[in-house]
Amino acid sequence: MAIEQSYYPGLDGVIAAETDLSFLDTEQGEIVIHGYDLIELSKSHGYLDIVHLLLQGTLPTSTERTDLAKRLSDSYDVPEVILDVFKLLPASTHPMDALRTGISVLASYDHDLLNRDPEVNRERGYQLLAKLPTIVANSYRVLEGKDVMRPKESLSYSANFLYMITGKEPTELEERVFDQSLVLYSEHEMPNSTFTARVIASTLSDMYGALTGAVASLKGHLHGGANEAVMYMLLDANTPEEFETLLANKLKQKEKIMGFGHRVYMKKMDPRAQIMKEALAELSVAAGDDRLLRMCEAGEALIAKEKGLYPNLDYYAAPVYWMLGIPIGLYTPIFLSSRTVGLSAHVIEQHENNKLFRPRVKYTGPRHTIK
Ligand SMILES: CC(=O)SCCNC(=O)CCNC(=O)[C@H](O)C(C)(C)COP(=O)(O)OP(=O)(O)OC[C@H]1O[C@@H](n2cnc3c(N)ncnc32)[C@H](O)[C@@H]1OP(=O)(O)O
Ligand SMILES: O=C([O-])CC(=O)C(=O)O
Repeated sequence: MAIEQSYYPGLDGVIAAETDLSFLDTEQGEIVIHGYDLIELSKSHGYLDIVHLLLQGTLPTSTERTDLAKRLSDSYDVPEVILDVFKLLPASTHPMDALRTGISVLASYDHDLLNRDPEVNRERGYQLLAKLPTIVANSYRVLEGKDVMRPKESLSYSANFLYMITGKEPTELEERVFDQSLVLYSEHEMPNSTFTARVIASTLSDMYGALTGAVASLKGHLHGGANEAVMYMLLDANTPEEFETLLANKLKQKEKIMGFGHRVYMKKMDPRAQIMKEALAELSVAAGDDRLLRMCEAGEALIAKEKGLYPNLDYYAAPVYWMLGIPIGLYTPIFLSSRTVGLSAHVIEQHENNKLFRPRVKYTGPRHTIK
């Protein structure tokens, strides 16, 4: 086939890899995660179950779940040097950049860095999952000049993550909603960040390199960075009416509205967004304050009417994180932290059945003859 004929801008619709990890089945309306629908999983299983599913291939038994929780909590602590590096960074550093730096530092502490064996890679995945909450929470704390927060091993994985961020133990509702957000963010087939990680891994580079690349990819506003952008947009208005006016003005100026649209679900609501919308409603009832929910609903209706576009996960995850008391700068690092399970599983899969990614171009430059 001629190269021009097989050019799809943005690789739209192109199959880039074979995987048994996940698949967006748009015909059946399912986000398939190693055989199970993510939406169903998010209603019945916690984040650690998804970790087991993606790294071991099965949902855990209750003993396996307990063992996994212990395996992770035993490794929550991070090399002190990571916290020292954060102290050296300018306070204006975005936590996503601090996270990228933290993952790079972790690579220096892996004494088997050249080993690509699946079991060794899997252990790296577990180590990253254990340590990223400590890194994410403390990147923000240190940059803000606050004390380092040590993990509390008596809490569940998600409760401890939230505790280290906010400094207080979450309620049962807060813990459940946060855990559910981690489930929803855990894996999503072949987004830009996962593709980035697989491209890097395909040179036989290591998992840390693949993950730092994924952090850079996820930070962008067209991808994971949208959750922070959504929250800043919501804070620019006070009422549903003001939010509608703000969005209408953005549309007039041909601006993209953060939290809307998706490469795969462009003309439908991202099913994960509906789950976070329901979580926002629950948090609103508990707080006796539904202002953010009403603003989001007004925005959703306006963008559907004006553009025929629907919310993606970031649109409703942002106000949920706000109501959980999470600083905005940590929204995308939390997304990355949750996605670490999916990214690790993709790197393992890439290393197990590798083919170097090296596409071609449609050349549009000149051709000259040297006289
Ligand atoms: C969890 C996640 O990472 S989900 C993604 C989070 N990102 C965002 O929320 C950012 C806002 N959304 C977007 O920019 C896009 O919808 C993307 C990047 C997610 C998908 O983009 P693509 O598949 O490349 O589609 P593209 O950007 O070309 O959009 C197609 C059309 O819809 C319009 N469109 C898509 N999303 C939006 C939006 N959020 N606001 C306004 N218009 C939009 C585009 O302007 C374009 O219109 P045109 O054909 O008239 O030029
Ligand atoms: O699938 C995508 O392109 C982006 C996304 O929703 C995700 O990474 O969760």
